Formats: sequence, structure tokens, C-alpha cells
Amino acid sequence: MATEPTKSVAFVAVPFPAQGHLNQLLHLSLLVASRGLSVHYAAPAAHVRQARSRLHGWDSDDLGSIHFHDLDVSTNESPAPDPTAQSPFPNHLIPMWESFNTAASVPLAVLLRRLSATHRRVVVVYDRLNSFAAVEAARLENGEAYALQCVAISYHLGWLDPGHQLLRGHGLEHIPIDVTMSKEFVEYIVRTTVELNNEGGQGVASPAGLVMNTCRELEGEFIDAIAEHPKYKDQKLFAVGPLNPLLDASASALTPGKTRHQCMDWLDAQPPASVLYVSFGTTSSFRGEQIAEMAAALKGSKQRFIWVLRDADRADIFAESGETQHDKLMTEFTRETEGTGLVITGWAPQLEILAHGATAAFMSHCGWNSTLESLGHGKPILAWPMHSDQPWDAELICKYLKVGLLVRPWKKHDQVVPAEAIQEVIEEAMLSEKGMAMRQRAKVLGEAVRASVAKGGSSSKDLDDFIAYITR
Ligand SMILES: O=c1ccn([C@@H]2O[C@H](COP(=O)(O)OP(=O)(O)O[C@H]3O[C@H](CO)[C@@H](O)[C@H](O)[C@H]3O)[C@@H](O)[C@H]2O)c(=O)[nH]1
Repeated sequence: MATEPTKSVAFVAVPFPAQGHLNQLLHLSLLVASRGLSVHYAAPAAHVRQARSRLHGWDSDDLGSIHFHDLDVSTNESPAPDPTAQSPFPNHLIPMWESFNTAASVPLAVLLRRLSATHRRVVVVYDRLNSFAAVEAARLENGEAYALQCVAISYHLGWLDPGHQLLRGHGLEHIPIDVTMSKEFVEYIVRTTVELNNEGGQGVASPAGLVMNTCRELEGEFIDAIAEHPKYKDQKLFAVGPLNPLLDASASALTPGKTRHQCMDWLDAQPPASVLYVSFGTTSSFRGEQIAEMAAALKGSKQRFIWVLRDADRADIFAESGETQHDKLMTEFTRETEGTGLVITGWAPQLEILAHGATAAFMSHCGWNSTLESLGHGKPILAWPMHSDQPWDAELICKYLKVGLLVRPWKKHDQVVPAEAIQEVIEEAMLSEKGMAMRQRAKVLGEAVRASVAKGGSSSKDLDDFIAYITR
């Protein structure tokens, strides 16, 4: 019997080992697997486990559609983050990323060779930070690589050309990476990104294309500007985002395989659009002084809230002890705000919280996942960027899309934001006419984003085109 064309293509996802990256390639893998391709997801064992255990928005049974591969990368120390460090960047993860970059290419090459022998084509979709995967794909006779852009494509445009007329025309400022990332990480990127240094005598292949986790409704002009950029003239571009599922407001919050988080029962009991959700992703930690100011602002605003108070992930999240320093710290605050708010010091069901009708707005560090998840569910953002691409995302959200308010401008990132300033922004978002208008704009934008991933929408079409192209 003839093999179906899709079955003869192996799709191999190679994520960068950090939550905000692991999840994007997992979502893409699930989407591709649902179209009938043979899908492989390759990462260090602890990160495969992490990605699986934190899957949200899908049924855990869907994981059965993917072949997971543990790349044999030696175990690392897993130091705790240092909230008092000079740079807010999660430098404690760099030793793990160094080992990953050094050690992952050998086991990946073994996997790719095996798949190459049994498939007509091996399509490697790798996180842009893992350009070693493109090198390995290029070694195969039947290999083809695509980079996944895990951050805003407008951020990438600013990276390529900070003075681009599109940015200037909209009055948007691109903040250079040596200001928003630590020196150590900038060095890491320069050293490991093959397209930047072109070293190693590997004859480095530029990828066949770029898959972007964004949509035309958010970044249409920027997608077009990238398509016109000389760097991309020979590449196929696909804007397929948001990759995260968009849930219905009525959807029950079921983290796959687990029971419903208790915060969802609490949300059910709150009035519509009355709760502020506060969370800062998986790579940021607050200093003690800032936590105290945040607590005072939330209490002072008298608004309902869910506050996820966590430190940045460790390299191996399973090495973390269950209890955090915040548990004790928060006991009194929780008592004082009982009925008005919830503090979560563990893992929160963010997608479900953002989809819930009681949630009005999101105070966020503007990581790209949080940005897409919030805007896709029609929720505006109170922007408090911490590092990396986040200051850019805050520009995009507040100045370009006009669905956010800035809590703390980037240039004050080394200062503690006083409770009064935080409270003022919360009240503006939750109580003022201006806040209401912003919430309305976010709702309209959310519907447009949702339409882009629905059948016939721009991202859905680009995903169809991507699948058609890789299975041609
Ligand atoms: O309790 C929690 C905490 C986080 N999340 C999820 O974790 C992800 C966090 O991702 P993101 O919002 O992008 O923040 P970071 O973890 O900080 O992400 C890193 O990766 C992103 C993608 O490259 C970048 O945009 C960020 O700047 C970078 O810090 C999101 O899917 C959240 O829904 C939860 O579900 N529950």
C-alpha cells in the first residue's frame, strides 16, 4: 500500500529549554500532529517532563499524538534565582543553557539520522535560539529547517533595524538588547547563534523558512516589513499564531490530567469583568521591597485580584521544593484581603484565568506568551516589563495596539515602584472611563485574534500553507 504523503514526513520540534519556549513548540507540535503528521519533540528529559506537565488548553490525551525524545544532556546544577541581582535577567539559567547548547546536538543528530532513513523528508522546526538544530538538519540529505520566532515579529524587525521607518512612524522605541538582557546572555546569543557568527565551518544552512507565533491582526504591517527584508527574500514565512489555544469563557478550567484549580471556583463566584489578574511569567523574581509595595497597592485599590507570586523557574523545575519563601510572607496579606483576592504561589492555570468572564485585565511583565494569551482572550494589559523583549512588547501593547497601560516605564527598571503608582494604574484600568474604553478595545481586538486562528482566518490559512509546503 502506498504511504500517504503526510506520513512520510517527520516533523521534529527542537525547543529552547525555558517554559516560554517549550510551550510554544509543544502547541505547534500538537497542531501539526492533529493534521496527521508524524511529530517528534526533542528536549532534555527534565524539560520534556516540564513541557508535558504544564501543558494547558489541551487534553492530556492529545500528548499521545507526539513522540517525545529525551536528549541526553547531562544534569546540571539548578541554582535558585537571585531576586537581588543587578540585572533582572534570569542569569541563573545560563549554565544549563550552556550545557544544553554544547551537548544537545549529538543526540539530536542521532535522532535526525534515524528519522531521515525512514522518512521522505525530515522537517526540523527549531527555536531560533537553537541554531545548532539547523546545522544538524542541513547535514541530512532530506532535511529541511524552519526557525520558530517565539517573540513578536516587530521586536525582530527592531533588532534587524532599530531605526526602521515603521517603528519611527509609529513613535515606537526599540531598546537594544545589551540594555534589556544581561551581558552574559548577550554573549551567549552571539556565540551560539550561527546566523550571527557564521563560524564553525559547518557550511551553515539558512533555514527554509520562518514560522512566526503571531498574527496579522496584531502585527500585520511588521509581518509585511519582515517579508520585504533582504534577509528573508529566499525564505518562506508563515504567521500561525497565537499558538496557545483560545478558550471559551464558559470552558471549565481543567488542567489536563489534574483537578480544577481552586482559584477557578473563586472566579466563578465573582461578578463579570471585576478581577485583576497579576502574574510575571517564569523568568522574573521580585525583590522583597517590591512585593511589599505590590501587596499595599492591591489592598489599597480594593479591587478583586488573583496574584501569582512566584520566583523565576529553576533550570530543573522538579528540583524546586514545594514551599516558597512567599508562602509565609503572604499568610497575613491573604488574611487581610480575604474575599477580595487570592494569592497563588504555585503554578496558576493562566489560560483559563484569562478566558474567564470574571477576569477584567492582566498586570503582566509582557512576556510574549502572556501577551498573546491576554490579547487573544480580549483582556487588556497593565504593562510592567522586566527584561528581554518585554519592554518592546509593552510599547506594542500600549502605544501601537492601545490595549494597555504602562505601570512602570522600562527606564525606571532599577527602581522599586511605589504602591501609590501601582494603585493609580490599577484604578485607572478598573474604574475609569479611559480604562473602560481600553477594555472595550481589547475585547474587539480579542475577537479579531480569535478569528485569525479560526477556520478561514489568516493564521489558520498560514498553518494550512505551512503543512502543505512541508508535505509537498
Ligand atoms: O503560574 C503560571 C505562570 C506562568 N504560566 C504560563 O507560562 C508562560 C510564561 O511565558 P511568558 O509570558 O512568555 O513569560 P516568560 O516565562 O518570562 O517567557 C520568556 O519567553 C518568552 C518567549 O520567548 C519571552 O517573550 C519572555 O520575555 C521570556 O522571559 C505563559 O504561557 C503562561 O501562561 C502559567 O500557566 N502559570
